[in-house]
Amino acid sequence: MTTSTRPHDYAGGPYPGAPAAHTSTGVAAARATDLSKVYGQGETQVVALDRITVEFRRAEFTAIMGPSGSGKSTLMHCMAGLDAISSGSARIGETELTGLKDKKLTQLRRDRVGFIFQAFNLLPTLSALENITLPMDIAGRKPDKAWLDRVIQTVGLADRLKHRPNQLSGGQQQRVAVARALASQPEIIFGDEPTGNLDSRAGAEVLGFLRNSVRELGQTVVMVTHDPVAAAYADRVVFLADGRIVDDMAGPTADSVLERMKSFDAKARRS
Ligand SMILES: Nc1ncnc2c1ncn2[C@@H]1O[C@H](COP(=O)(O)OP(=O)(O)OP(=O)(O)O)[C@@H](O)[C@H]1O
Repeated sequence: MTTSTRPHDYAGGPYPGAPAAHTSTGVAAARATDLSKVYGQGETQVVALDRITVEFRRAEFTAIMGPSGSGKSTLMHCMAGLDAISSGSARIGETELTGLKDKKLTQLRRDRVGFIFQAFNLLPTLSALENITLPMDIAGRKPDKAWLDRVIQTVGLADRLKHRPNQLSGGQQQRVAVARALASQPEIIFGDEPTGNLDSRAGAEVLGFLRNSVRELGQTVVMVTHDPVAAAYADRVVFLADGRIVDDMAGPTADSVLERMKSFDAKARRS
């Protein structure tokens, strides 16, 4: 048990039992280079992302913040291969997403990327365990038993595995979704406001588990959030405004994030 209020004070080092994909090779888990995304044409054209260059390092927890409409979800969707980019480059590991055929892109999302959404997206008729292993079942892959046990322990679900989603609290359901994302050992997990539907206690629980998955399992997590308290669980916060990266903060605290957001608001009001 740590007494630190900053969950990112981990000293680093090896992650016992972490899969090979998570050990540092110097290649970022994901990288955008000069990435632009333009929606529409002519008068209705919106530049959602404007030449973004950013790297998400392995075994690091990054929060993406910024005002509404600043491009957070678009960046995440482009990096996760859910949305095509207009120009530049988006890579998962060493794989360039642009130009991948639909089938390859589907495979990449299924095998190499994990997702956690605001709505938990669990299947109501399946047990917690069945929900956790579903993506691998669909892909015809056998879960690594030792890894699965470890993930289940990490998210604290060992005594809830036979429960169906409606027999679980919101926080527990989102922990199932976190375990589902972790189970297949993806190279990177993207979360779109994963605690947006949870009360603060359940949200803290889920964020703690995400934090643990980075610290103890060597997972890479990128999470969009509006909440400075949630962002403080991350190692780093990338701030967007008008489709550009305007700041990059290491070792965030809720207070430092809030201060930074206020300074952006003040700047936006002046301009
Ligand atoms: N499918 C689309 N068609 C046209 N414009 C879009 C589309 N999706 C997003 N946009 C625009 O792109 C910009 C960035 O949107 P995005 O959803 O990425 O912002 P965000 O920072 O995630 O916002 P929020 O915090 O409100 O979710 C916005 O101006 C938005 O209106």
